[in-house]
Amino acid sequence: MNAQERYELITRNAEEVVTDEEAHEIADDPQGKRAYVGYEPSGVLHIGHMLTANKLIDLQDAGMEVVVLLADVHAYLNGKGSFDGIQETAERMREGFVAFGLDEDRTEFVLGSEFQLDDDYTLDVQSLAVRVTLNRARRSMSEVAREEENPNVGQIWYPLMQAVDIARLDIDLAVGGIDQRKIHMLARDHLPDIGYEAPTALHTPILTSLEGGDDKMSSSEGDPVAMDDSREDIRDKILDAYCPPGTDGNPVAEIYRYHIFPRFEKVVVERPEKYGGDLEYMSYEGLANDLDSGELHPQDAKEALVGYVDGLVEEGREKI
Ligand SMILES: Nc1ncnc2c1ncn2[C@@H]1O[C@H](COP(=O)(O)OP(=O)(O)OP(=O)(O)O)[C@@H](O)[C@H]1O
Ligand SMILES: N[C@@H](Cc1ccc(O)cc1)C(=O)O
Repeated sequence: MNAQERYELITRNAEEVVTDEEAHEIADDPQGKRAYVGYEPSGVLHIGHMLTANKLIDLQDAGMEVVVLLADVHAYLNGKGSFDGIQETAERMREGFVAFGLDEDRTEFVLGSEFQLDDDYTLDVQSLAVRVTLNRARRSMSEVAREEENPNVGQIWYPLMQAVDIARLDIDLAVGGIDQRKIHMLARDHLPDIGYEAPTALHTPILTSLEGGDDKMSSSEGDPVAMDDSREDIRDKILDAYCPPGTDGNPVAEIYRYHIFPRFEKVVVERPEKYGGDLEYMSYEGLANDLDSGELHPQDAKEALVGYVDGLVEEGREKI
C-alpha cells in the first residue's frame, strides 16, 4: 500500500478528520502511531459501535497501533450503573470486539481504572481543570452526557479525563462517532497547555436509532440491533424499523450505506416478478436513488436488509 492508498483507507466512510493535513502525515508514516476509541461499558455491543470498531480495523490494516479503552470510570461518572456491574460488562465487551473482528494479538485493550486512578493522571486532570472553563467542559458533553439539564460535577470532570486519556495513552489519532467531536476539540485546544501534543481526530457518522428521529442507536436507550441478536430478533427489529420513503433520516438506508455496501460487493433485493422482479445494486448510490424515486419500496428494502445484517453478525455471534 502506498501513502495515498493508506490515506484513503484511514479516512474512508469518515464523517470528518481534523485535520486532513494531519491525516496525510499519519498515512505517510503510520509505523508506531497509535489510534484509539473509548467505549463506556454499558448495555450490549450494537451495530452503531461497530462503525468505530470497523474504523479501528481499517487503521490496523493501514499499519497503525490500535487501542480500545474500556472506559469504566467514565461510564460510572455518566451514571451507567454500579462500578462492579460496569466492570463485568467491560469484559463482555472486550470478548465481543474480538469475536467481531478486532485481532486480539494486535489490539491493546485497556481498562480505564487501570491508569486513571494514578497520581500523575489525576494531577493532569487537575491541571486541565484550572485551564478549561466550566462552560466549555459542559458544552463538550452536550451529545454524550446522560443528564443534560442539570449536570453533576462528574459530567464536567468526564471530558477532562477523556482528554487526559488521549495524552496518557500516547494517542496520535483519537477516533469516535461525530458525537465525540466537542470533547476532541477541547483536547486539541487544551492538551498543549499542559505540555502534550494536540491529537488528530477522526469521526465516524452516527447510526440513527431504528425508531428514527434525532436519537442515535444506543445501548442504554431504545432497542439497538445487538451484535448477538438472533436472526429472528434482527428480523423483528428491522421489519419494525422506521423507514419512510426516501433516504432522509432513514435508519434502514443508513445501515445499507455504512455497514452493507462497504462489505458486500452486490446487494440483491428479491421481488416477485409481478412487482418488477429482483433489483441489484453495486453501490449505495444506486439503492438510494431507487429509494428516493420510489422504485424501491421500503418494505422490500427492509426484507432484504434482514439477510445482510444477519450475514454480518453471524460469524461473531457463534463465537460469543
Ligand atoms: N449509534 C451509533 N453510531 C455510531 N457510533 C456510535 C453509536 N453509538 C455509539 N457510537 C460510538 O461508540 C463510542 C462509544 O459510545 P458509547 O459508549 O456512548 O455507546 P452507546 O451505546 O451510545 O452507550 P450509551 O447508550 O450507554 O450512551 C463513541 O465513539 C460513539 O460515538
Ligand atoms: N465519551 C465516550 C467514551 C469514552 C470515554 C473515555 C475516552 O477516553 C474515550 C471515550 C462515549 O461517549 O461513550
